[in-house]
Amino acid sequence: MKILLIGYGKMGQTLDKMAQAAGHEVVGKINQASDWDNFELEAEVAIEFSQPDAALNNYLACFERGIPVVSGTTAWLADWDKMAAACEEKKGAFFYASNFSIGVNLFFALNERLAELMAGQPQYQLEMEEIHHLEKKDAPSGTAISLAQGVLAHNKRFEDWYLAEFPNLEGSQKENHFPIFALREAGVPGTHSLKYASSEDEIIITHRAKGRIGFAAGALKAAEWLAGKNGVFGMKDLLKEQ
Ligand SMILES: NC(=O)C1=CN([C@@H]2O[C@H](COP(=O)(O)OP(=O)(O)OC[C@H]3O[C@@H](n4cnc5c(N)ncnc54)[C@H](OP(=O)(O)O)[C@@H]3O)[C@@H](O)[C@H]2O)C=CC1
Ligand SMILES: O=C(O)C1=N[C@H](C(=O)O)C[C@H](O)C1
Repeated sequence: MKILLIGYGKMGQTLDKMAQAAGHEVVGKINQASDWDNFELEAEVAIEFSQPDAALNNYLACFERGIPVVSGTTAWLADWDKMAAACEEKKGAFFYASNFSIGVNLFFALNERLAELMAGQPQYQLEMEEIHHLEKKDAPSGTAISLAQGVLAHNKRFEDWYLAEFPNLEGSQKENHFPIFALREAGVPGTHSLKYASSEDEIIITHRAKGRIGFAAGALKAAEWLAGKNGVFGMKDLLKEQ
């Protein structure tokens, strides 16, 4: 496929290598808003990993030019309705995942099942922790928010989550709200854990990315899958066909 890379940071550069190794052609790169000026490239798909405040403009630029777009940028979801309206108006194609790793998407299912099992066990208190590299711009991570939404949809005991500043704030839990601790450590690609603790025991589930290859592989798979489709899609659409 002829691929346009939007965002040429850690993910864009990983994708560049992997796309070429898989026999795709990277026809261009956009790494700042002004790179769209005088844009004339032919691309079959764009893969977008930029930054929260740039994402919507990049999607609109792709829809305007009839380029299907796969995006993994996080913390732009307040603009979801604007993206969806533009995608429909332009009969575009859009694929979004807060995390493209296949392992994390299995972990999402595990999280939902555990949340269901915990619905009748109020003696367990829940807390979530995410750890990422020091350059990360958003907190909590998009993946942590997806996990939290999975808990809320599958366990009515919890009403909401909140961003906690420091771990081990014993006794500070708000009634029916669970904390997400967002930690930043050099070089960590992405680790997510959920802990259910009672006075007797603990259940902890963790997904730990070892690098960025899993994210990039999922995004490339999504780009191949999106060809010839119109509409808004996510990992559940892709995975149910496998
Ligand atoms: N869904 C998933 O599986 C994953 C999602 N992510 C998300 O992807 C995003 C990018 O992550 P990562 O690659 O680590 O971040 P980086 O900061 O390494 O890269 C982002 C790049 O986007 C560039 N950029 C800035 N403005 C624009 C613009 N208007 N248009 C296009 N590019 C722009 C930046 O340039 P400059 O540095 O010059 O400002 C930078 O090169 C984040 O939101 C992150 O949370 C990350 C990994 C996996
Ligand atoms: O910024 C990152 O690096 C990552 N961002 C995504 C997120 O916010 O969940 C996915 C992954 O954890 C890496």
